[in-house]
Amino acid sequence: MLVDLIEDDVFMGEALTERLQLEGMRCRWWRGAQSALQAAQEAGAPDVVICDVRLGDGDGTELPQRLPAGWRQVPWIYITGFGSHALREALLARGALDFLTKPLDMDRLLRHLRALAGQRRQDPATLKEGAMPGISCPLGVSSEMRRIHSLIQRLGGHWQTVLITGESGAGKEELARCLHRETVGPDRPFVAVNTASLPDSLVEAELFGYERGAFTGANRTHRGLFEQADGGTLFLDEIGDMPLALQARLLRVLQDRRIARLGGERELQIDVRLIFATHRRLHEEVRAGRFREDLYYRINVVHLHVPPLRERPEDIGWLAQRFLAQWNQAHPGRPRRLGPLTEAWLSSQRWPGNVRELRNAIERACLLAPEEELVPAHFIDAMAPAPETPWGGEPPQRPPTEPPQGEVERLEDYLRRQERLYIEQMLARHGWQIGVTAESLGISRKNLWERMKRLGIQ
Ligand SMILES: Nc1ncnc2c1ncn2[C@@H]1O[C@H](COP(=O)(O)OP(=O)(O)OP(=O)(O)O)[C@@H](O)[C@H]1O
Repeated sequence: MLVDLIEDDVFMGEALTERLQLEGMRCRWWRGAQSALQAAQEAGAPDVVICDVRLGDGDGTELPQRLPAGWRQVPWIYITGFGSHALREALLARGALDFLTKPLDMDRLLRHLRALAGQRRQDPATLKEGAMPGISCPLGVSSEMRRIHSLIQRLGGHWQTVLITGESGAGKEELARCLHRETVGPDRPFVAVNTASLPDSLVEAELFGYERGAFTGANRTHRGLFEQADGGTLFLDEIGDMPLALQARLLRVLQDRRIARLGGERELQIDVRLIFATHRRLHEEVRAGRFREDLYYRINVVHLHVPPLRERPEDIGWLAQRFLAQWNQAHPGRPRRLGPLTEAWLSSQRWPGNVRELRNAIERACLLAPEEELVPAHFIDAMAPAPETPWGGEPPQRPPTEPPQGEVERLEDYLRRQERLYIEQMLARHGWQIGVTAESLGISRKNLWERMKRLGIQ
């Protein structure tokens, strides 16, 4: 991966070059606009350019138009100490991959670079079909998803119970369907139920079924979900939220593989594979007394964890192209395209709502974009704030409620820290939309921008 850095600040240039080299990238550092232009005439194009906006001898935003044709497809990331919202929007609309203000968010920059590096390693033809050469994985192209898929293949038909964990929207049900399809068979029943979405009074009747007259309103015999899944798979979602009484009943089913309908005397033998899913950390639920320990051990025989999307950025472009292809198929008159720059930009985002959020964002962008080509600007307004997550995401920080112990902070520093924290929380709550956030804080947009700049909020 070859990175060209155009930066006139010596400290920044040295630090960035060193860091990128430590990350295993090759870095050419041009110290101004003129030297970059001259080098471009002589040297080949890099894989990505990182460019300061204000250079001592020129305007970084004008450089892309002045470079040779071979450089036109190169992704361009701007960094600046003097960012304005309008400039950011203008550069993104012109196709820049990102616009980062100093002090630099190194993680974000590296996420872009890694996503680009990952993209270079992928074969674009196979990427569109959703598979790597020789490794057909319907779940993604990342090593994590391929590892999970190869585990499924090793399980074959020899499993009875599987536990799938992962953040909401990460693809637990998608994985369950794949497991069923590939090991039980696509022609066998797959029945999915979200136990948390059913009222407590109904959940047993839905799962186990009931005989006519079992309770008021039971006018006919009803086959429950266990029976409907007989010969196939029952997917029980949100198992961590299941009432304790139902957990006890489930444990008995797991042991005996028999069920009885409510109001029924006969026990029915069932042949059902069970997949349990939860976004909670079940061992913590056990510790808190909300989940039965015996059931936990019983269902935790094979455990598959779906990592959040931000931990497998290679999948983002692949999934995005997949959703786009589905959209184009459903709307033949309005084809949409996703260029490599936008794909790389999507790959650098955190996607707190995971694959579900990505899918919604693609569909929304397809609907709203006036042009064929989707660009980052079509996605920005729809990005959701990060939710609290038990899987090591980034829960919003809360202001401390205890008086500080030990060293005492200067009041000015404390207030600055709290102000920053509060503004960040409000920005996150409103999806980083400046206008709405400013209104909710009772200040003008300009005032909010000034505060964000002063506090170093990007
Ligand atoms: N590997 C994938 N390929 C294609 N689509 C996917 C993939 N993973 C997830 N999706 C899509 O993303 C959306 C969310 O996935 P899914 O319902 O499987 O997530 P989940 O983890 O079960 O979410 P929840 O915990 O909220 O029920 C669905 O529309 C699903 O089809």
